[in-house]
Amino acid sequence: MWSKGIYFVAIDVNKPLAEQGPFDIVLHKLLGEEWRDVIEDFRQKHPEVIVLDPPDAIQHLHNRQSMLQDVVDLNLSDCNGKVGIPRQLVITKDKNPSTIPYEVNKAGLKLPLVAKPLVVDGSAKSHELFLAYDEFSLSELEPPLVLQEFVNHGGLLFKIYIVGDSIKVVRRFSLPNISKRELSKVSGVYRFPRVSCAAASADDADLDPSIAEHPPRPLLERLAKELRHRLGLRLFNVDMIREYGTKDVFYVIDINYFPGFGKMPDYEHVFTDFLLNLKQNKCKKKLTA
Ligand SMILES: O=P(O)(O)O[C@@H]1[C@@H](O)[C@H](OP(=O)(O)O)[C@@H](OP(=O)(O)O)[C@@H](O)[C@H]1OP(=O)(O)O
Ligand SMILES: Nc1ncnc2c1ncn2[C@@H]1O[C@H](COP(=O)(O)OP(=O)(O)O)[C@@H](O)[C@H]1O
Ligand SMILES: [Mg+2]
Ligand SMILES: [Mg+2]
Repeated sequence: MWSKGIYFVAIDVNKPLAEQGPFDIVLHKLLGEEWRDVIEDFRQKHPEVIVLDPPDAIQHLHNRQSMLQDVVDLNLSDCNGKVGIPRQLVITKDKNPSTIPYEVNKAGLKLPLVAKPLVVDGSAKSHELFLAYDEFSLSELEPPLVLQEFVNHGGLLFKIYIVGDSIKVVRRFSLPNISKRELSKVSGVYRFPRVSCAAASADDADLDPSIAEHPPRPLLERLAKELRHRLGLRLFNVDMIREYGTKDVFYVIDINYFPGFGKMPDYEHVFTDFLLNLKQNKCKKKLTA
């Protein structure tokens, strides 16, 4: 990066940000109110510095309900496919877990369900997910939760990495389909591991094309453009699944802020170009101002 004139300087969070630098860009992935105040105060005093990304926009992805809200309102029907989110129900912290079966029935959610912690804060706990085969055993879980209908997707997931205008798609192994027969024979809730982490790459696997074919490029372009705008973010990835048996019905199930881009193909060039473009666009704006 330095050969392109890009120098990374580690921020000392124990020192005032204004006494460090000067910076063209502040790139961060720290959480919490205190850090948020530091960054917001810095942005007010240094509007010339690009903050990647604004803390309020990042905060939006730290709740599994608000995270997907912007996808619900998307209308991509003229882009070679359909993108939605699975039907889901939020169980707030104040809810008594014994009421969950009633709430699930009232909402008409179809089993099996994926139970996810509502809050995503980078902790291992926020990645503790459960598969529920019957609603009664859901009362064993601890709110706040989001309960999402499990969508069969052939055991394959698409991770769509967004870095500014760049879009890179990788395939990851995921949870296998759950048949009606299995659903009728199994009951209970089962915690499952991080099945689609980096180690679960399926890019070189020999898979049924109807499952493994990448989503259409026009759909990805439009989805990325809409989400960049609605989320107000430039660095994120989207976990998307194709409904098993369909060609172009997709569901977004997770959006992650600034994930480990090291697992993204060609990330060095993508990231370098992204940072250089940011700087160049800033200079252009200054010239035309
Ligand atoms: O939530 P996922 O889909 O497993 O993606 C993770 C996630 O973004 C994770 O961030 P956090 O939720 O722990 O804050 C990333 O961890 P790092 O930022 O420490 O790398 C993982 O990299 C993401 O996995 P992936 O890059 O495969 O999407
Ligand atoms: N609604 C769903 N239908 C089918 N599989 C799902 C669903 N939600 C999650 N999964 C599976 O669980 C994995 C983790 O869920 P995700 O929402 O991405 O949580 P995390 O933030 O921990 O990655 C997904 O990568 C996918 O394999
Ligand atoms: Mg995920
Ligand atoms: Mg996630």
